[in-house]
Amino acid sequence: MSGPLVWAVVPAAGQGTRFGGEVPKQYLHSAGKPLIEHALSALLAHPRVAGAMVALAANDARWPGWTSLHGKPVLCCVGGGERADSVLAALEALPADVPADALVLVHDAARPNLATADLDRLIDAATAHPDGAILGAPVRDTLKRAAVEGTIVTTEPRDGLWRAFTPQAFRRDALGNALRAARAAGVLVTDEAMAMERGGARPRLVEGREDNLKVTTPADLALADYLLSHRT
Ligand SMILES: Nc1ccn([C@@H]2O[C@H](COP(=O)(O)OP(=O)(O)OP(=O)(O)O)[C@@H](O)[C@H]2O)c(=O)n1
Ligand SMILES: C[C@](O)(CO)[C@H](O)COP(=O)(O)O
Repeated sequence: MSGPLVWAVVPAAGQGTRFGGEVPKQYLHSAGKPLIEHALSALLAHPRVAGAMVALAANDARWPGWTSLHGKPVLCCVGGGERADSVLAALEALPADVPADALVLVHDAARPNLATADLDRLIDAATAHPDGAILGAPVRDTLKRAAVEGTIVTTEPRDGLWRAFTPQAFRRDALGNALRAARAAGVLVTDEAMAMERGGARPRLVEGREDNLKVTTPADLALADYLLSHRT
């Protein structure tokens, strides 16, 4: 297997406010395992992925304490107030022997249904493209801009629009520098590509499966239950 060393970074320090309930959603079970375990396993089962760094909430008492999965190291650190802070904390906590040009795959703990074939194509694209790559899918619905009272203000043009998924794959130091620059500028980035774009990068879009869903609400968990128990 040629190409750069590959490590996963998994932001898992969220509280699941939109989901509700007492248990942060990354620890809710689906098809017999917590969402975070599905996400980590999908990453670490891939032969190119060498290990994972997981960003946890400071008071996380539910972390199972894994130190390895699929025979690979699982490390953890304390995340931050925003997802971007957690990603940067994990990047900065990676072992010193993970080189600057290592490929880092940032993947939400709340996305349990990552397909191996998508991961293959993402790693290949990010290895070949210096600005990195992300999984996503073209928008296929008509998009409406809503007024606060829930009426339609206008229809937004959708040509060329994509939904960004994770993993998002970038070289370790380039991503760390981009996230630190966004933080210094007071810009809250909602994904890693946004930070890279700010610095002029044009990451590759890799079309992935639409069932690589992020569990945000209880309805998403019901869909994840079905998908994970009927995986092909
Ligand atoms: N400060 C934060 C916020 C989010 N995340 C992680 O980033 C991923 C995507 O975030 P999201 O779906 O928004 O999760 P929450 O922040 O938990 O959800 P909410 O916004 O509804 O509270 C999740 O795996 C979440 O655990 C994180 O590591 N650190
Ligand atoms: C990173 C992400 O999953 C790409 O779509 C998304 O931006 C996370 O958003 P969230 O509100 O932090 O869940």
